[in-house]
Amino acid sequence: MKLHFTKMHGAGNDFVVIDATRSRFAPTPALLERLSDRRFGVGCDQILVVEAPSAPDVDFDYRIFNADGSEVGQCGNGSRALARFVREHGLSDKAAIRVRTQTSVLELRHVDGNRYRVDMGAPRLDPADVPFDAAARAERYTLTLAHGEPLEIGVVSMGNPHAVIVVADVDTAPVAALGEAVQRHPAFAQSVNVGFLQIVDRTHVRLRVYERGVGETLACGTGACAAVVVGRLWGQLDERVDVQVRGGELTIEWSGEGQPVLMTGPAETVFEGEIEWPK
Ligand SMILES: N[C@H](CCC[C@H](N)C(=O)O)C(=O)O
Repeated sequence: MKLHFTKMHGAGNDFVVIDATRSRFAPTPALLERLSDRRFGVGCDQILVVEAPSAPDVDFDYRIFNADGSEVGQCGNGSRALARFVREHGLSDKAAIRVRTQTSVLELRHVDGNRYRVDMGAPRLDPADVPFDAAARAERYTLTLAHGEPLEIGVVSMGNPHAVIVVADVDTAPVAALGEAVQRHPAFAQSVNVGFLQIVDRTHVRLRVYERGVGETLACGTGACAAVVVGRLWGQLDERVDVQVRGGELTIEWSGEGQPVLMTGPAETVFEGEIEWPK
């Protein structure tokens, strides 16, 4: 059987997108591996599966699988790619579409050119919602790593778990080593995406993210949202922040607790393709 897919990216965070709006698509672990593997398959950070809505309050459902095959509840850059995919494939002519993931309902809209805006919903700050093992909610937590060294972090859920570490310079931050150490910490029962945030000034930051289920990506949309939320909770950022990531730039707006986080950024289609499956 030939499986058709669309290769896309949002600021370098790349995706294989499958249109399952007309027929059910339940990928096996072997197929997810073939789609994500950059040498033996197509290659991507996440696989996005677009489905017909399961309830009338949204236009589409959408499933998200990390490169390691784990299914997750949120993907910021993927949501922008989904908005572009729906437009380009004539699946909706609405100016704004609503989509449901495992954990969230989002509103996506085209801004101009290749830019799309997503209402990511309000951040979830209660540790139990992340999940993160903490006695009580705090703006700052101190994590004790394997060799006893303390690490100050912010913890936020955007519908997926994020730990944010403020660093002096993202270029020299130990992203892989520290990212893996935090992901392995028992306080994060479902692991975590680990953001390394460099605050340039109150409206500009630089960010690198070591993603759960992938490793470091060139951009992480929910990571950018989580980083700005933490930066604002720590009193160091204004309501609208430009976030420079390795693959481009995202703009994040958050007016404060209980309010939605708005993310604006690029989405690109790279090519259409198909693979034989089962091989
Ligand atoms: N790795 C994430 C999912 C993808 C998030 C990222 N690609 C984004 O743009 O938000 C997780 O396991 O929660």
